[in-house]
Amino acid sequence: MTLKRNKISVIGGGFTGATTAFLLAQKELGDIVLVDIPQAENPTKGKALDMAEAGPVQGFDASIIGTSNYEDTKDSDVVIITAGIARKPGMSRDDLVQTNQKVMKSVTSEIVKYSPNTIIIVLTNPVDAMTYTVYKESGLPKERVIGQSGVLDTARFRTFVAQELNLSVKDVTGFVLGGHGDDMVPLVRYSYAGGIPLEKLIDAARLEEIVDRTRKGGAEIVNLLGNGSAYYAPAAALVEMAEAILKDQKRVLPSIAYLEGEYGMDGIYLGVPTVLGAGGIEKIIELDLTEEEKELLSKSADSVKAVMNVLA
Ligand SMILES: NC(=O)C1=CN([C@@H]2O[C@H](COP(=O)(O)OP(=O)(O)OC[C@H]3O[C@@H](n4cnc5c(N)ncnc54)[C@H](O)[C@@H]3O)[C@@H](O)[C@H]2O)C=CC1
Ligand SMILES: O=C([O-])CC(=O)C(=O)O
Repeated sequence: MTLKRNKISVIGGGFTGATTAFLLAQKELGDIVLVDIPQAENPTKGKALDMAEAGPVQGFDASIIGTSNYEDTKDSDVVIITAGIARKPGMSRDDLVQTNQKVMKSVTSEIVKYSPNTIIIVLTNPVDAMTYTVYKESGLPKERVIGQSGVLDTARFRTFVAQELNLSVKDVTGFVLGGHGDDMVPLVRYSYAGGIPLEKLIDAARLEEIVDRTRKGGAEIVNLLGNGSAYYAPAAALVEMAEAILKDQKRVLPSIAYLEGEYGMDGIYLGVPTVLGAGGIEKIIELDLTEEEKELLSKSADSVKAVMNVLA
């Protein structure tokens, strides 16, 4: 019997792309192809070689190559898109839309040319609209084009709650719905520490402050870094999603999914709870929301639609 190794391509070899490639290799999730534009080919090859040379020390077996040639991505099981520009202090994610839409179109046609059966995970911002662009451009079924926001936003919420209560992050679970913007909807009602509802452990006013910090979590890092945006936690989020798919884990994770009637929305990519497995998004989990939560979700969806309206 021949064992087939997974092949994962990461498009964009910048901060998030390179960090993702390294985490994928450390977890031995497959062989990795890191792709960037021709001008960046040597640095991309250099990063890939440098990562491969960490293998003997860290004890992982993974081939990692850097390239600008999409032929090298042929037959990828999963493709992760991080290509494009990132925001700087003073910018919103939506300011990236025009440039990054062009990048999405060009990379997607190359991806599907060589891997027509792949599953694509999109990170590039503004991520809800960019996932929609990749879906349209790829012609892939909706369950095979997925965006990343909720795992990261929830991870931020969990970090802040664990710090507040001086508890292990492992015991804190969270739940964030909606678009990846300042009006995302962290659902405190569905968030726990060791199975205990957070509302029993933290007073309402403090919880609201934590929710607000979560909503602005991306900007907090942008302002601290000064010249780019977060990459360690975003890469970790991508790897958790890719692992769920590659190992058919049936994880319940928030994903940016194409909605056709779910949550009363139609024709829009938005963050919702999903089951991730070998088929990509195998299920969208629908929950009863309170009137207030519905209103917040609808406001968040309106912000995503406003960005979709400027798509060319
Ligand atoms: N959805 C989310 O939660 C998050 C989204 N992001 C987004 O991810 C994107 C990447 O961020 P970083 O890696 O920090 O940026 P970066 O600037 O470090 O890397 C981007 C890379 O993309 C490459 N690139 C540009 N056009 C390309 C093309 N046509 N083909 C292949 N490669 C191309 C660039 O040469 C660069 O190496 C940004 O749009 C950022 O806003 C970042 C963090 C979280
Ligand atoms: O804030 C940004 O521009 C990058 C991002 O999406 C995040 O870190 O949540």
